[in-house]
Amino acid sequence: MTEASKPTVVVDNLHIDYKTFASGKAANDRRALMQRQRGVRVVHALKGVSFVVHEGESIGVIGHNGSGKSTLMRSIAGLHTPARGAVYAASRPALLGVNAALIGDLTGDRNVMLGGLALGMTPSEVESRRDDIVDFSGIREFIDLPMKAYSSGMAARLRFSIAISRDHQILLVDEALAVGDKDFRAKSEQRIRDLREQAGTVFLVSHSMRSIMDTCTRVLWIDHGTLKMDGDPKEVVSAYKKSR
Ligand SMILES: Nc1ncnc2c1ncn2[C@@H]1O[C@H](COP(=O)(O)OP(=O)(O)OP(=O)(O)O)[C@@H](O)[C@H]1O
Repeated sequence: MTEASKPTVVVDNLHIDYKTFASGKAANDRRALMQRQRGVRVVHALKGVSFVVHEGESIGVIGHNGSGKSTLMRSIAGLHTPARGAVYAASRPALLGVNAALIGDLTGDRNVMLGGLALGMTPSEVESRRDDIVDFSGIREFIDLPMKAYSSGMAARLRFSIAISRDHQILLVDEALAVGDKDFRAKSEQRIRDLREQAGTVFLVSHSMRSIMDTCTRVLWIDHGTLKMDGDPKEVVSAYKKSR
């Protein structure tokens, strides 16, 4: 990254709360049962996270289960309203999560069209990229079957292939690589590096430290909703490993 590179995402003192209904039934001893609380419970998922990301950076996001990584990705994608603070993005970020909405009753092929349109491509753009998308996914022989007949790995490969078929200025990848096999992961990581070289910004949430080390130029460690460390992948990953 050079000093001249432009900021693409600014996260400023971001606080995200989830309000959820607790049944109070989780408590399993008598004392806890007496104290059980029904009603709305607020989960403070992010507590004042701040950082600036520039074009050409590839940001790994690591942290223990429930630390707030997916919440951070969804916030950058604009899917949460901050309780406090703000997120600024230079263009609309594209979020690629393992839950990206494709329709199980439709064939893989129809979902390529659906997913492409959802990413803002025109029907003719999707048509022209269809072959590349299907080739990248490596599931051509299953492409005319309904997606509900796919394994979770096959579905994830197709979702990833659709999402990366388009150049994004800001791409958020949430654990999508975890389900692919070794070859697919290598291919996907290469594609992420290519996107970054085209001055894009890529965020990669992963529990695989190898994927993070192979792909990222900088790593954010999220811990209990706060940014515990931000810096060089080697240093951050090594500090994170020591904490486990
Ligand atoms: N829809 C929701 N309603 C209530 N609480 C939520 C919701 N989604 C997440 N949380 C809570 O917010 C916190 C952060 O969750 P998040 O999914 O961002 O963590 P994560 O770091 O991505 O975890 P993982 O590595 O397990 O995917 C957790 O305490 C979680 O229980």
